Amino acid sequence: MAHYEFQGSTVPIVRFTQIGSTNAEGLARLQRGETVPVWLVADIQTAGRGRRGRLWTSELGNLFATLVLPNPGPAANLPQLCFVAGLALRDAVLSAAPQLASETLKLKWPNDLLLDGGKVAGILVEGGSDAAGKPAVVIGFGVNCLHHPEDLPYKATSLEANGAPTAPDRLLEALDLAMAVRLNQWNAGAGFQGIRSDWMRHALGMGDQVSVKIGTREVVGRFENIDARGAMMLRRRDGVAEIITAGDVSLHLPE
Ligand SMILES: O=C(O)CCCC[C@@H]1SC[C@@H]2NC(=O)N[C@@H]21
Repeated sequence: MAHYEFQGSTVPIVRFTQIGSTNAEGLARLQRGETVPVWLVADIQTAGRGRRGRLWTSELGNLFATLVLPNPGPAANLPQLCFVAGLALRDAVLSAAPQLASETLKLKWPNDLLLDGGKVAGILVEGGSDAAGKPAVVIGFGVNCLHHPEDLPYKATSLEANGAPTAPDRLLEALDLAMAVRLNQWNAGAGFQGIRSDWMRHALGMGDQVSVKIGTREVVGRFENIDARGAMMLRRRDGVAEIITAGDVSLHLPE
């Protein structure tokens, strides 16, 4: 059951006590003709979606929020929104939990937020189209405020576990403001250079030798850059540049 409310920002918030997935709901709303941005926020998701078709465990106490953007900008620039969202989420966590040291919060390509080396939040940007067939996106944020899964192949953590207990609503308020600021900076792609350099300043492994697993293949090289489409540029030891656009990438930094 949803109800509407406005919280000072121009973007309305639609709240659900329980829903399958706020991203799926956002894509459905776009198809039904949503024409203005809206936040969809749930206390619990029963079918929370992670990247690459994975389930995102969604228990009460964490933040599950999707920003629906009906007309975000030219289709070619939309992959850049991963970086806009990552930076905004990092800004928002620091604003809502100011006791955290800035350098402990890192962005991991393409769009995880790590806190002291553990994944504290994930972002899922999904492209869709509006009722007229124009490109649109939903940007889903899952933030481990209170809980984090223990049974993952990588380290996960929560704000609570790092001495920064934060209510999901407080974080949403900060995220709403931070997204507005970063979307303005991005300016439908015209401001991507600034977004890219801000993102790289906080990225894990930037300029370092990393090894990246893509399925069964492993590429080792220096993490040099991200390009305008958001691809990762690795310089292999033999001098060849590898452009990594997708896949199940996990970064391994030297110990
Ligand atoms: O795999 C990841 O790292 C991305 C996780 C994204 C989860 C969020 S929770 C809110 C929104 N609704 C979903 O179904 N998924 C995203």
